[in-house]
Amino acid sequence: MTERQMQTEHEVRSCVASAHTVVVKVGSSSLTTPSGHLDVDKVGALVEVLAEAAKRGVRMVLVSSGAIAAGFGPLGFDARPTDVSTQQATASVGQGVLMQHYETGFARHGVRVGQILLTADDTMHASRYRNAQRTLQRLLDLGVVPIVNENDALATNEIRFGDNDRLSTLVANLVRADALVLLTDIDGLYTAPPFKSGAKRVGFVSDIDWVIDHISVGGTVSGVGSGGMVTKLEAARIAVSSGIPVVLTSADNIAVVFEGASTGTAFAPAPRRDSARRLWIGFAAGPRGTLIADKGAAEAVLGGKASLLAAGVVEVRGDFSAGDPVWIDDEEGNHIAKGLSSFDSEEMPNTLGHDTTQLKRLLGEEYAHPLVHRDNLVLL
Ligand SMILES: Nc1ncnc2c1ncn2[C@@H]1O[C@H](COP(=O)(O)OP(=O)(O)O)[C@@H](O)[C@H]1O
Ligand SMILES: N[C@@H](CCC(=O)OP(=O)(O)O)C(=O)O
Repeated sequence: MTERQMQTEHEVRSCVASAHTVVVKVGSSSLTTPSGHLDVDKVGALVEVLAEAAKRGVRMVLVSSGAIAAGFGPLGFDARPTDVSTQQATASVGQGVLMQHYETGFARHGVRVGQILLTADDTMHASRYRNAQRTLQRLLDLGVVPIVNENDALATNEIRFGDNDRLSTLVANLVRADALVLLTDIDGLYTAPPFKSGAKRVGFVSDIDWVIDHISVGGTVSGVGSGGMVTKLEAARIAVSSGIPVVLTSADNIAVVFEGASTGTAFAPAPRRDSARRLWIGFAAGPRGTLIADKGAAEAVLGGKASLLAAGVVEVRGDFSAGDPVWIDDEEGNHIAKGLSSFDSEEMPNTLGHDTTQLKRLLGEEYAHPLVHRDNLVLL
């Protein structure tokens, strides 16, 4: 199914329903009461469906928000805190409360859960990414349902994802999921923010870029969610570009998603899934520097088949080592690609502007290689 474009909505929905490995993301707005506190009945209802699927043998990862919602009541606050250190402390208390509900709920069905708290850094550095990947895979092999959240107790505004939508899509790549299900407080993507009159639910998206360009989406209105539909579409874009089908719907509909019913919005995946390394470069890696390509090199890179050669690079910015991710920018300052550098930044200036023959003569055989090889390069 992933080797060709999944044309029909039916095919996409069946693929999600029969997924062997699935990531389910549930937002704060689906786990809370109108006053923003954790709603244990909603947690319980979700667990019932997920535990049944896990017992049927589905390898399931749950990305759950709700730590702050679960923490501010026990700490005696009237509302969600807004300053960073109180949010961190609240999440630290609430994450334990949240996990306690999941632990007891899943245990009723004989299903074990494990907690994984990730920071953005864990997805940006190759070694930490592989480490998270190993742990998640092992948990799944052991039949455990990993429950993932951002490590809010330590995340600051500068480094946090904030919403869990993009985190869930990175987790879907980490575990090579067959499907991503985004659960929220609305039953799908609408043609406009749903409070606008005439907004209609979109049942199927075959071309997400068209949707991003033509459909008006807004932020959260619940006061408990973080990214609204903007980050959900961004998450869906990354997932489908990685070959992973997505269903976006309300948490109440989770059971019928697993039956392949036509609920919410289904997003068709791109025809071919890239290698794990290229997906990481494209969507997770945090660049440490920038190589500025001249017009010819930028065109060659954008053609999709060329490596970035020193002959076409006019400037190197930043301090990075061989193997680190870097931006490739054109001379107007636009990011055109991301890639893994073949050299340390300090080795590069002497190579710039020289072709392979000159590099061999001037610096030796070991410098006669592309600055970024096309296998390690992803267009944006
Ligand atoms: N075009 C749109 N279609 C659907 N929902 C939209 C759209 N634009 C904005 N939204 C808003 O996005 C909200 C869901 O995002 P959010 O509150 O962040 O949820 P979560 O906590 O599940 O991440 C919806 O309640 C809705 O008000
Ligand atoms: N990590 C935070 C959740 C952030 C958030 O609200 O995310 P989301 O509901 O997915 O938009 C928490 O657990 O409270």
